[in-house]
Amino acid sequence: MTSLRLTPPEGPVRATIPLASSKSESNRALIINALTQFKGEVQNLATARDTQTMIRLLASTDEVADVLDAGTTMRFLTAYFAATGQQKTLTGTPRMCERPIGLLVEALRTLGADITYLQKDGYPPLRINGFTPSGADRVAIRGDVSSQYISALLMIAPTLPTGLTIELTGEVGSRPYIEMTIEQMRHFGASVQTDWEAQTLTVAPQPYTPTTFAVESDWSGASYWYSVVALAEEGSELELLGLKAHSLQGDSAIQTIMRAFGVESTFTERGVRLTKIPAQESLTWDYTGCPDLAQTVAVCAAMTGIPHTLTGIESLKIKETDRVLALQNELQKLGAELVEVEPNTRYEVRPLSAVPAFSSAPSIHTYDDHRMAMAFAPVAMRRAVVIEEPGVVAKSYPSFWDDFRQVAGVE
Ligand SMILES: O=C(O)C1=C[C@@H](OP(=O)(O)O)[C@@H](O)[C@H](O)C1
Ligand SMILES: C=C(OP(=O)(O)O)C(=O)O
Repeated sequence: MTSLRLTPPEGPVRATIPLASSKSESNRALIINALTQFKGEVQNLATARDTQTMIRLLASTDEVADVLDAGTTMRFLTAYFAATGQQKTLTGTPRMCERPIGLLVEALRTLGADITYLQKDGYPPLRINGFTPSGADRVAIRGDVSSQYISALLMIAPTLPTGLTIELTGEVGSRPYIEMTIEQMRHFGASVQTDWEAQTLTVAPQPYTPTTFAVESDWSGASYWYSVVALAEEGSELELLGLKAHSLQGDSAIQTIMRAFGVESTFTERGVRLTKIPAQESLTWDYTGCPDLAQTVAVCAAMTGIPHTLTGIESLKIKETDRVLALQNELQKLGAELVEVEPNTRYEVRPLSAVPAFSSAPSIHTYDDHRMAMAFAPVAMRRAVVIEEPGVVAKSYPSFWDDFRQVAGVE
């Protein structure tokens, strides 16, 4: 499947979308459950490739663990294999080997892990050669590169002889993901104290208690359906299954963001119903806590013409691709641009002053990034669009195109 042509529906859309389970919650639950010697149970695990890879690697006795392009799998397993004293080589796709891991490795070394780099300092592939507790009960780590390092350290902390205090330095990005980790740890009986003002997290040395954890549907995946409703005709309505009003996922912020684009959320017994309401005139949003929503909303802003200012998107440059650059390239095909109005801090989605002649259906390059494919799919509510390499969605939402067939033509 090298590309898919998506075509607009005739009239309003009405559908029930099963959604995918959260890979973030799944991958945390799997690591924590592994630290109970697999005595608990994780229900509703994600079908996401990132989660299936985690399941496979946790069960494997091979020395080489290939995480493919899964960031959480790489970061969480590095800490898990180190803390459980395993001899492993961790590697991934060429892009994974460009995504930094040095801050996590440094912290793990402070705690007693023997880890060496096999190619470039600070980046996968890595060799983990075991763990001799150093006696350190405190580490300091920058909070502004990836929260996944902090989640990885937190999850192994209850198994350390002295527990662990983590001091976060500088700005803290993706904080809701750290809070998700802490909530899931507490669910499995861990004692975690947070002082967000002092940016200090303290975990007691206390084994996890095996229990059952049920994974919620994925709010990041839900965001594409919000964009579908924002761009669909009056009278359109979708029900998204398996979402909860009290979510552990920071990407549930999409409910607030999308009110600006004319989408109302109402919780039902089985999820959330999306209906259309009048849109607002503009939106400024700080994505520091929900970086995975930025692409969805940038495309929606480009298509609705609602002026949108984005801040807090620096971390997008070190994800599956440089997402800022990818958006800048591809939004142009929709007659819009993503302008850096203040270096590295503030961006605006604006209509292009000179709109190029459109092809009948712009062809969107997806850069090995599932979120590029899914963020641009809702364009099909308004005009035909081609999505290149649509199989990329498998990373987080393998059934995305099956669900999308309910709202648009998919060929
Ligand atoms: O912990 C997690 O599950 C994630 C944290 C975020 O990454 P960063 O902490 O690197 O921003 C997010 O972008 C990623 O999709 C999933
Ligand atoms: C950034 C993402 O994932 P990861 O960092 O886990 O590869 C994502 O799913 O958008």
